[in-house]
Amino acid sequence: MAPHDADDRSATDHPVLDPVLDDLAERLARADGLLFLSDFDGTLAPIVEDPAAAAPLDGVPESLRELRDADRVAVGLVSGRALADLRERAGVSGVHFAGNHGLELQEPADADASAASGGEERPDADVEIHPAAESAADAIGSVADDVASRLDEIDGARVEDKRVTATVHYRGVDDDAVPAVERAVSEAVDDVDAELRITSGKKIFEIRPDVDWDKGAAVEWLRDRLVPKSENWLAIYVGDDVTDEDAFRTLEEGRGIAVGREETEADHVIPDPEAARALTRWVAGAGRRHLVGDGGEN
Ligand SMILES: O=P(O)(O)OC[C@H]1O[C@H](O[C@H]2O[C@H](CO)[C@@H](O)[C@H](O)[C@H]2O)[C@H](O)[C@@H](O)[C@@H]1O
Repeated sequence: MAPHDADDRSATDHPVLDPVLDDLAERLARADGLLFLSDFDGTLAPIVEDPAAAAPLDGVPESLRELRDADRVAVGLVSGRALADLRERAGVSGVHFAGNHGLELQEPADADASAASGGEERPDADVEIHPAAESAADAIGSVADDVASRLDEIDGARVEDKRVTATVHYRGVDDDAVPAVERAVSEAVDDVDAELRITSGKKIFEIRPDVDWDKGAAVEWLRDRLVPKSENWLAIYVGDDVTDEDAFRTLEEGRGIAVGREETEADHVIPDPEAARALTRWVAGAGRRHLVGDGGEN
């Protein structure tokens, strides 16, 4: 018999996921708990032209809430977006958030604070900001303004100022103008007296403080806080972009699931955000019931 029964598959309606679900079911059956981590854009939310229009696919917030409310399950969202933006868009509160590639981190409020609010709304704790990122915020702001003015004449370019990082979008720019965008970013960074670095992603250049901190470090931070030391929890991380590779590399015994990536260090590749939604739905339902001692399958 397959490690999970036929009903599990009907929850996904995505045969391409079958080998992934078999693997996860087998590992969940050996785990004391589940740490479910996911990227946002390109994973839970399809890529769109206007970054301000990105939204999770229907059903995703519900699955994340189901996971959040389950025993021995912890949930974290890890994104390049500013934390406040991510939190607003995600459609779920009371989970851990890592924004700006982990330079901003936020734990959910503790159970007492949640109970004090009647359990309806879950207020969140203060945002922790990497000290080097805090120090670089003014420089990032000046570079973002400088790049925006340098790109004034380039149709379709946008600058997203995320305070401790900035993203320069060229999805709407003609191919032959992209080198000019890259040059503008590089010159603006060179002109400022601060240690910054330029990274890339899907049709974006990002300006970040030059610190050794990325989504991989954020995953370690989350694992340290969320996984009880004496227990064996399965960490699952789902992500679509080059920045998610840092997270895949830190997973050790966990499972990395890449969305639509050709070259990846993840353990599995699934085609698109619709498949990520189906996977999340399965994990929130039949999947987590494979956990040791859940009283479901074990
Ligand atoms: O780590 P993520 O959650 O994947 O965030 C990475 C960047 O996502 C956003 O940009 C991407 O999505 C946009 C909307 O679909 C798209 O237009 C853009 O081309 C993508 O790169 C976001 O705007 C950035 O701030 C994030 O760093």
